[in-house]
Amino acid sequence: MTTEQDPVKVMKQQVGFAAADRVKSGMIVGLGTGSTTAYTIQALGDRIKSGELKDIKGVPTSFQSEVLAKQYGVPLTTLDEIDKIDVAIDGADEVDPHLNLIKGGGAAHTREKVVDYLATQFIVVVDGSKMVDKLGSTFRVPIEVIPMALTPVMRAIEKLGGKPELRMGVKKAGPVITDQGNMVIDVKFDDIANPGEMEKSLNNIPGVLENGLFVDCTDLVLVGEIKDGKPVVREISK
Ligand SMILES: O=C(CO)[C@H](O)[C@H](O)COP(=O)(O)O
Repeated sequence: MTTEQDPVKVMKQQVGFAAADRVKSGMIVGLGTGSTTAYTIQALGDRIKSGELKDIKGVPTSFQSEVLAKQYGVPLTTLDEIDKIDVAIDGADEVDPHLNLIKGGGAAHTREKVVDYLATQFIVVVDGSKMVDKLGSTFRVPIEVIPMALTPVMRAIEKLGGKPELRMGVKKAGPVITDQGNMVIDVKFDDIANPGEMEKSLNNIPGVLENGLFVDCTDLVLVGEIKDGKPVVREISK
């Protein structure tokens, strides 16, 4: 690693590429969303172009991953055309010691959950900063909400002890709109004592489409770290 390189970018690239190496010819692959899995999609395209990887098909988890797959030449399929996903590779915003996750920093957690939960093997790729002792310590829980239900959903979340905030666009006036045409509320909880229970309670609120707590679904986490100035990949499995 040279001194000019951004260490977080280097770690993301390292794990993104390492995950792509685990894909074998003939596999159906869930293509995650975000800056880390962008490297995975790029590497899959490179392996296809070199002839090393044959007959793979990707299932995108967002408009972003679909565009990247097309750009890098990764053939795509849909859930209507397949009956299994061999491996899904996706990023995360937080990973706890039980390999439970918070996802949805890119507002794609609904489609990500559909694809990642269907996969025979779910691999998570993160840089070291995403590892936490407890979910919710650095990142809020994203919740996709049908627009007409925004106010009652926010009130119901407050009753569960959360502090909800509507996610606003950065380079867009107004709220972030998901690939499904919905809005996202980011919720700060002081203590997520039981992520599994919280995941269910949030999804029980009428108007909530999906929340970003991913519980008991991860098979393997690849963590990018810098050791003695060099990028390394640490593997954590259940
Ligand atoms: O959940 C996600 C998108 O909804 C991303 O996977 C998560 O935000 C991590 O992104 P990045 O790899 O850019 O850090």
